[in-house]
Amino acid sequence: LVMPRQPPIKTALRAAPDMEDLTRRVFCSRELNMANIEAVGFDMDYTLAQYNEAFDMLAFEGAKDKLIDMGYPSEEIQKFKFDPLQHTRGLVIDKRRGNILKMDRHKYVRRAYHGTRELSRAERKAQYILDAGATPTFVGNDYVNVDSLFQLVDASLFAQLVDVLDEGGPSYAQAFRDVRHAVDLCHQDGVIKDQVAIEPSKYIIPDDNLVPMLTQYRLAGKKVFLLTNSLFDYTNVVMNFLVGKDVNDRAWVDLFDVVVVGAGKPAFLGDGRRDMLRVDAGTNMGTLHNFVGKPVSEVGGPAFLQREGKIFQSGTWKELHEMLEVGSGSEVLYVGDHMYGDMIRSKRSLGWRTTLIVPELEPELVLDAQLDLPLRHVVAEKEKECEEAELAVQELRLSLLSQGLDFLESDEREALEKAQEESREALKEARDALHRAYHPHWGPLFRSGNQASRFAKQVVDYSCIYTSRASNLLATSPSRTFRPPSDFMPHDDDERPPM
Ligand SMILES: Nc1nc2c(ncn2[C@@H]2O[C@H](COP(=O)(O)O)[C@@H](O)[C@H]2O)c(=O)[nH]1
Ligand SMILES: [Mg+2]
Repeated sequence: LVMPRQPPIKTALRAAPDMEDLTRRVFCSRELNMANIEAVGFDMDYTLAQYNEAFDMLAFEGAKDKLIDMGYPSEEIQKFKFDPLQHTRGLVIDKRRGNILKMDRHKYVRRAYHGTRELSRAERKAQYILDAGATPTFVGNDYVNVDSLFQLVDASLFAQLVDVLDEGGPSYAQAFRDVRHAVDLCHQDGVIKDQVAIEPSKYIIPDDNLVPMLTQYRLAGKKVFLLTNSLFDYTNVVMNFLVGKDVNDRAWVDLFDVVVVGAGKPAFLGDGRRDMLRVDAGTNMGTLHNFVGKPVSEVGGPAFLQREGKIFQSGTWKELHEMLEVGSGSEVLYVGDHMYGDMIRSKRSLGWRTTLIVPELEPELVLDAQLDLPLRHVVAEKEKECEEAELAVQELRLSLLSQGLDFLESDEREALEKAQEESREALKEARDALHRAYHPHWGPLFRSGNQASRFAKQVVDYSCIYTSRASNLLATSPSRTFRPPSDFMPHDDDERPPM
């Protein structure tokens, strides 16, 4: 058996074109009857629009310049490199300690890095097992969840900056604030968006199935809306590129019944007062017209849209529900990528049905399939050997007990315990090899050892269905019922037929 030294993540898909059917599947974690859905909404960035590494580099390099302007040492910062494989979604940044963590679904820290150095098991335990043996809750100001692919840039800059600050400088928490500020500015001052506007094809991955996918919902009688935090000018650039039209065309607007740009999620999904503005798309920049004082309900949903146009900025879900004429959140299906801003808030506050877009699923599913035979079977074999070694020790203990003899005095004990220790070590090595085959630092996105990862738990808890690309929905009927596999308990028998 040859253990892969480098994870085949990037090449996995190219090497396995026959896996396309597998990687484009839509998975269900909560039953969803599409017949009950009146309106289907889409987030734009990292949902309809997938970006490549060149896009991340705009934010990364732009933020490096800003950190140098803030006074961080130029010589060190210039050396920072962006490696898209260095971090993954679902990790948690511990700002105070300068660490990045991967947890299982019980919030037990399974892997941790201080900056770019992996912490040993002992270091991890010293920092993340409290005196009474409990684990911290990981809520509060010290922690940041990597909930979107945009944040991989923050994680990478922070990790490399922590290495520099270990030699002295401001606190890790201050460094995180500065990284956040630098990246935040890049999203606002044109460092990223001006470049995308000049040459969208350099940064956005085209997808021919998007337009038919959006159209099928309209044809099935559902309202379709776009709800994005991007402002109109940038939305216009990205959407025109995705529908294959010139930037002045705006044919993309016809794909939607309502468009909300600059939505300001998650606040849009809350109950605070936020005025909604109508956007006049007559200009590329989208001139804003205030329609405060003219509630949609008073002027009559769809009639209002016809008369006033259908592109809006800001506001809240209340105006959106009225324009879409939906009676309850359960009639809305929202497709997004941000774990908190798109999934958790919309489900918790409004009861929206949700679809999470997880591009990372594609390489992960290929690896699941490719690694199925060799590495996973080695792990299963080592688990069995470990169990047998433990059983042998226990049998000796019970046998001596029944004879009234002392286990600790027994000659056989040492040999059996040595075998037990060796089998545990072999199992650990096999599990580590499987882990590294998925990702050199963090292992599989959806698993942490034998447990579901914290990310996997969030996927199951907050997304009704999930898939690698929004356009995969084209292959599913707009009236189908998605049904999850049956839940099982550890005591359920694998062989038992479903009830
Ligand atoms: N001001 C900031 N904007 C950010 C940051 N990270 C991402 N973004 C922008 O948000 C929208 C995402 O839109 P959506 O379609 O996913 O709702 C996009 O315009 C990003 O540029 C940030 O750190 N600061
Ligand atoms: Mg998004």
